[in-house]
Amino acid sequence: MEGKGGGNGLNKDVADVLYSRDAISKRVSALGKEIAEDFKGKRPLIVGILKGCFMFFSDLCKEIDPVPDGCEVHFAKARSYEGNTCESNQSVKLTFLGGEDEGELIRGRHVVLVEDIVDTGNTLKAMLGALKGLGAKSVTVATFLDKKCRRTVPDLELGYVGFECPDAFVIGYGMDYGEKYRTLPYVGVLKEDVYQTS
Ligand SMILES: O=P(O)(O)OC[C@H]1O[C@H](OP(=O)(O)OP(=O)(O)O)[C@H](O)[C@@H]1O
Ligand code: HPA
Ligand SMILES: [Mg+2]
Repeated sequence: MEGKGGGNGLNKDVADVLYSRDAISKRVSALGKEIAEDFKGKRPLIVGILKGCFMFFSDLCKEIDPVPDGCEVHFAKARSYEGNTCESNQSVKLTFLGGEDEGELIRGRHVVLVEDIVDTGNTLKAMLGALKGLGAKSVTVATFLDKKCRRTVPDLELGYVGFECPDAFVIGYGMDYGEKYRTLPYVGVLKEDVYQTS
């Protein structure tokens, strides 16, 4: 049975679907083409912040083709919403993955930093600081969702935004609550009783 989100039925913990599979696909495709055009001839390094970015990152990269051999990709892991929580704990734990020399990899590069959601901005601030410290030539943020109504970090510049997100805890398309719901192919609002009772 096709659910409202275009997946296999609507998850019981989802109050409402914000962005369907189809709407996501169209928007991400447009964003990727925009990035490809803007970075023509520049060989950007695409850096994803795991885990949340994994679906957006993959869909986006397929649309970015500014160089004939495709883009170079890299990943970092950030974690600030640990366990069953809807609140950022502010101290962001950041690790670059892959085992390469990060300075060597990032120094002098145009970086496109890919996030699933910018909420308070704590994660992005930590990541931008790290990339700047490693000598990136430029860092341009591409986020699937911008929950700007919850921002506590001022003056964050977001180069590419999929959708502006309302003030609600959202799940799916990479985003979790207590490690659940990440693989839902749509973005939904989590029912309040799920996080009020856990
Ligand atoms: O703007 P902020 O308030 O910092 O919130 C945004 C960050 O929070 C989530 O990651 P989380 O720390 O939950 O880790 P995850 O990606 O593994 O889910 C999300 O994927 C963003 O990276
Ligand atoms: O609304 C959200 N959903 C999932 N993860 C998040 N991390 C920050 N905000 C959110
Ligand atoms: Mg994340």
